[in-house]
Amino acid sequence: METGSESADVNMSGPFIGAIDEGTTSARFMIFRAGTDDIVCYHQIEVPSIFVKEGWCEQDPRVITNTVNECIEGACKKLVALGGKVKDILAIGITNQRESTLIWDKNTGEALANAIIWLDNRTTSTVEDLLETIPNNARNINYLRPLCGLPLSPYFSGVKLRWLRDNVATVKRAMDAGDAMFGTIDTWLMYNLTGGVNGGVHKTDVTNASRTMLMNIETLQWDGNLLKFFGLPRSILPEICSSAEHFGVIAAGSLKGIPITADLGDQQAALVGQQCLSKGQAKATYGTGCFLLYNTGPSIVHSQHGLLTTVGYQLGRKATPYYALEGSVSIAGAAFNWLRDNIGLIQNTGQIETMASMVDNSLDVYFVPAFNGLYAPYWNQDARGVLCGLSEETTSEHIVRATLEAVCFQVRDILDSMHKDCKIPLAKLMVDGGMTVNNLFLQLQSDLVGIHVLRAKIAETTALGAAMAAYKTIAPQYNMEGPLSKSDERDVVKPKINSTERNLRYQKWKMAIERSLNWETSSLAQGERESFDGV
Ligand SMILES: Nc1ncnc2c1ncn2[C@@H]1O[C@H](COP(=O)(O)OP(=O)(O)O)[C@@H](O)[C@H]1O
Ligand SMILES: O=P(O)(O)OC[C@H](O)CO
Repeated sequence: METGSESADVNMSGPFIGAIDEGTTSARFMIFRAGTDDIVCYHQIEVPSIFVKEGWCEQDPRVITNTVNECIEGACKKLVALGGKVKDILAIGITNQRESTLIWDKNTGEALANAIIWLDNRTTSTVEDLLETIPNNARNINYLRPLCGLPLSPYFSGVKLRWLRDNVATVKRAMDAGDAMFGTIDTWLMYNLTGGVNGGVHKTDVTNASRTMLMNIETLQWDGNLLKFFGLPRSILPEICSSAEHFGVIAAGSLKGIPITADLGDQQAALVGQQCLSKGQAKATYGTGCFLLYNTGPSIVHSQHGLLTTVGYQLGRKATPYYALEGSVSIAGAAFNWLRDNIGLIQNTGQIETMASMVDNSLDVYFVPAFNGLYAPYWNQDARGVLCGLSEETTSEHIVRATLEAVCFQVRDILDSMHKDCKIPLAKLMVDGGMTVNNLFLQLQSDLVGIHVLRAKIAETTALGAAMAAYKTIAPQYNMEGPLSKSDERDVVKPKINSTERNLRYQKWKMAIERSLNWETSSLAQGERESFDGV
């Protein structure tokens, strides 16, 4: 599927900044008027995921690069058709789905396996094995947190890389021979865009590196102790750069000669695009998953309540790095893809709001879409989805509404943790991402958390953040906190229910969570299952 729209603006003179946004479900190339949130044109194409087995999720590395190239060419063509000039694109930024892991051969430039996508759960047993190696039989998922800010989980790249080394013979051979190159999606794209095997750069930025479990969160360098823990060689790793600097020059196609001057993980890019550039500001992006980032300024806050410590951005080699506390939810909008593709309860996402609005409430139905375990704040890889509170009166509409509420409750879980870690309750939450076109959803989010919800002016804050950082590199005088458009007005949604009702609903949610946790391990043991079968 291809989509793209053009600005009706008649003034087509530059300068422009381009942004590649390679997300989990689609890639897009967007052209902005430099220093503003004005989208001149864009081209977007879906990227298929490959579900090899239960819990596995892969993407074809060549499909990713080809799709991004098609998006670039498509958007450039639209720019020219509108009367603009490609040479007026001064620079481009890259932003990407994070943690997804790629490994390729440096002699051929070809991938040695499909990309393992961030929500892939095949590495559950790798995590179990790694837990066994922790001294004193501690089996503590937080063992590495002081070094990298993250708990041991199938989510992160280091665990996926270890799985590739243990399970794919060509990967192990290439690693041992010093022929392997590792990268998250940004690194793979940058390598290919700057020439691949003919001189392509091997680089990443601090935000993407902070999701690997291999970077030290204080020094912002690869850490020998972490590499030793995961049994991975240093030779495979890209150079860690800041998020805004000169990374390389595009080698071919319409953008040939244009520099890449920014690289950020997509959630961090959205933090920048939402202008949450001061300590205490937070945003939530609702796409495939939902990711809430709270800017903690230059200080590292180690969460005591299940959040991640991550790099927010570092806008230049010499700039101070800003950190963030992150609450990650793996299944948000993806729950609707599941209702559509697996259950057939909806036919398209356009129906969600209509259906959920047909009922006044979810009739006590609670849905925990823990398809691949639960991320923050539970970090329970054995959790599985549960749908509870069903009765004879339950209809599809109640289930659709309960699915929207599930995302809202998960955000409440995270905000409660943030409140405990940072002590200051958030007064307002900036929101963006595919789900935020849904007005009822925003009302439910505001109701179920008891907070003002402010919708971003443009949905594409992720690409915007990458474009802003790319512009900052070439125009250091650019004030990233200044106005991005003529009017900065946002939609504000305020709570309509009282705290008693809110808290009662949340208690029920917690009961549903209890039923979901440890489902994998709490299922019948093999012996019990056999005797049950024999009854
Ligand atoms: N009206 C809607 N209501 C609820 N969810 C929606 C709606 N429209 C799209 N979505 C969900 O939003 C997600 C896509 O958002 P997007 O920000 O493009 O995702 P990503 O960046 O992860 O690729 C999909 O999972 C889809 O189910
Ligand atoms: O592609 P998105 O927008 O779902 O974002 C994915 C995240 O970066 C995963 O950590």
